[in-house]
Amino acid sequence: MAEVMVRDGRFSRMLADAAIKEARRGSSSESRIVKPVPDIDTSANTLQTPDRLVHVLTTFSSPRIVVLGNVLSDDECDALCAYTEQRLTRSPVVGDTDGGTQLHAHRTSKGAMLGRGETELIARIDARLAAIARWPVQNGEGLQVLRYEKGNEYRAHYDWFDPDQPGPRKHLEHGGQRVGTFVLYLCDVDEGGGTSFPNLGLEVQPRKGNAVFFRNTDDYGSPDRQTLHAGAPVVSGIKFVANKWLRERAY
Ligand SMILES: O=C(O)CCC(=O)C(=O)O
Ligand SMILES: [Fe+2]
Repeated sequence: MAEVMVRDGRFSRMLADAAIKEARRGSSSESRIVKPVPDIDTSANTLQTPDRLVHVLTTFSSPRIVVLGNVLSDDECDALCAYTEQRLTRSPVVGDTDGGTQLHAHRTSKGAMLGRGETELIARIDARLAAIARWPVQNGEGLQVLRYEKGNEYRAHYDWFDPDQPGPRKHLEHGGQRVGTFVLYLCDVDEGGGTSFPNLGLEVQPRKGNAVFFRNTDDYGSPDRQTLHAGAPVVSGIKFVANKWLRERAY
């Protein structure tokens, strides 16, 4: 339909896509319903999880972003890095057409996907993050550990799957949208390597044991374009992070 609108000459491509999206949303009463979302209680400057007192450092309202301290102990960070070090391979991205993964110059880190609850340590971290975001463990993907060396980066991207692209759409079939993201910092970085949000003028500096959480969708469960973010190039040192993506449904 967008093709016809554009060919017709009356609509730009962007306008045609936006009009179709709006019409789809309007025609389905379900998409108008405010959906439950992962969220963090930031009413105080600390947050008690079953096994650890986490610090609430900074909050941002729209999109919802929370910077947390003391999420992991130094020992937990070191153990997670050591556990994954041998399994790291070049990190892929999801292709737009077939949903398969491919290597891309925009993502130069190495990484490894861990199974949910794969070890006692990982199960403990999975449970802690679920408690922080008040979102079921079953809705979380396994942790993804990434290692960036000098010059490595992940250029601006979204974590949500684009429902309008055939490849990413396939990933929605199992577990639904990625409604939330945690980036856990597993080490300090000498210079560079921040997680930046270019549309917001915001950058979170990596600090061992800290984390940034953000919601990827709006109140209706639609992808939020303001969540554009990047792993800035590491200038010196090594950067280790673990991602935890929270899905809409059990995954
Ligand atoms: O490395 C970072 O700071 C962010 C990583 C990220 O956004 C991702 O892997 O999706
Ligand atoms: Fe990301």
